[in-house]
Amino acid sequence: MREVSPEQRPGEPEASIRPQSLDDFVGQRQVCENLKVFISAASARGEALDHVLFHGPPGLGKTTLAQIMARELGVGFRATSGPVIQRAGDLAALLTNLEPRDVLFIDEIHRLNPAIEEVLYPAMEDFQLDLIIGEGPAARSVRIDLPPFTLVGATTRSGLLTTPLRERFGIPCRMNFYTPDELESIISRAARVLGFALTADGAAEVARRSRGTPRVAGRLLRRVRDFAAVAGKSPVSAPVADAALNRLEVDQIGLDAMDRRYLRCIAENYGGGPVGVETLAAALSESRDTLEEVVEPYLLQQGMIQRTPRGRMLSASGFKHIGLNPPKDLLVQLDLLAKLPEDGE
Ligand SMILES: Nc1ncnc2c1ncn2[C@@H]1O[C@H](COP(=O)(O)OP(=O)(O)OP(=O)(O)O)[C@@H](O)[C@H]1O
Ligand SMILES: [Mg+2]
Repeated sequence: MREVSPEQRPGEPEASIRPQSLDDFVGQRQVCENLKVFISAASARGEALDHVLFHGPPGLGKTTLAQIMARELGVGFRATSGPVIQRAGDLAALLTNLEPRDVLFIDEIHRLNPAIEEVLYPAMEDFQLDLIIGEGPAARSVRIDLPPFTLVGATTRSGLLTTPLRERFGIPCRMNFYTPDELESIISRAARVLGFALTADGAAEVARRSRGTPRVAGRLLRRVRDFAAVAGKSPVSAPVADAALNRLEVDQIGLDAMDRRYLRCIAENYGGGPVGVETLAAALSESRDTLEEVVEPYLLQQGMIQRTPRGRMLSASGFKHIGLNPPKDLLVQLDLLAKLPEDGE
């Protein structure tokens, strides 16, 4: 399985290639430009920034941007994640320990327990916490005032957020896949930080094959460096990078073994689809979440697959990519299905 979630701890080399300011942060232009405005306006007023929600596929820089925001606001940063907060008391402890204007980052916010979410609503809206103390007849409700703070939520699945929670974020930000040019500059900078020689065409080669994702770019860059070091090749040029990436089974457009297995499964087992995601997950022995959060977004963006009301379908370019000819009636079917409203999600 592809590494999806491991967050980098400080001290790991990963930390050093993380951009530290909005100006260092390459890509997500619109999100960054808007944040700059909101951050300077909030700072000028001396107020906490409105709550921010980052959503988009894994590894696009949600956590990184949250840290940068706290730094640009000049406030403290506390991080936690949805599934970690088990009891209302855990959340209360976090919130009451914040300094005014601090950033509280909740990763995987779609996995917050619904009872905790209820506690979060008044905290977000009025900076107040309503807690029940004690049990049975002795139970009483107390209201605690909180310092004004900024909640930054991150999720790979904004569709799973409840509407009341989603609506309490004043600044929703959608993260998009990076362009090859953006990834190339991220990769060149990372190579400089890691202290090894990478030519411009070497960086472009890694960029083109990084699935539009900085985290993938960082991981591939390290492996390319390993192959090059063992082979005694420096600087790392496009042919050197190409050889290493082929060894890693990353193909010309950046799809990996898992992606190709997914495409082949739809083509060979289900005649190109439509096939439901649960069925695919079972056939591939992967979790549905991994398919929906990690595998499919990039394949959709590349036009390799389509989501239709009756399930996933391989497109003509999906068939071509795995060296098969699309069935004759495929285009007609895709066209018809695309006209129906999508269900599910
Ligand atoms: N714009 C960028 N420029 C340079 N490096 C970046 C950028 N965005 C992300 N990265 C790097 O990519 C890696 C993943 O970023 P990050 O952890 O912020 O992603 P994420 O969106 O929070 O992922 P997840 O959804 O899995 O939590 C980090 O190592 C970070 O340094
Ligand atoms: Mg993250």
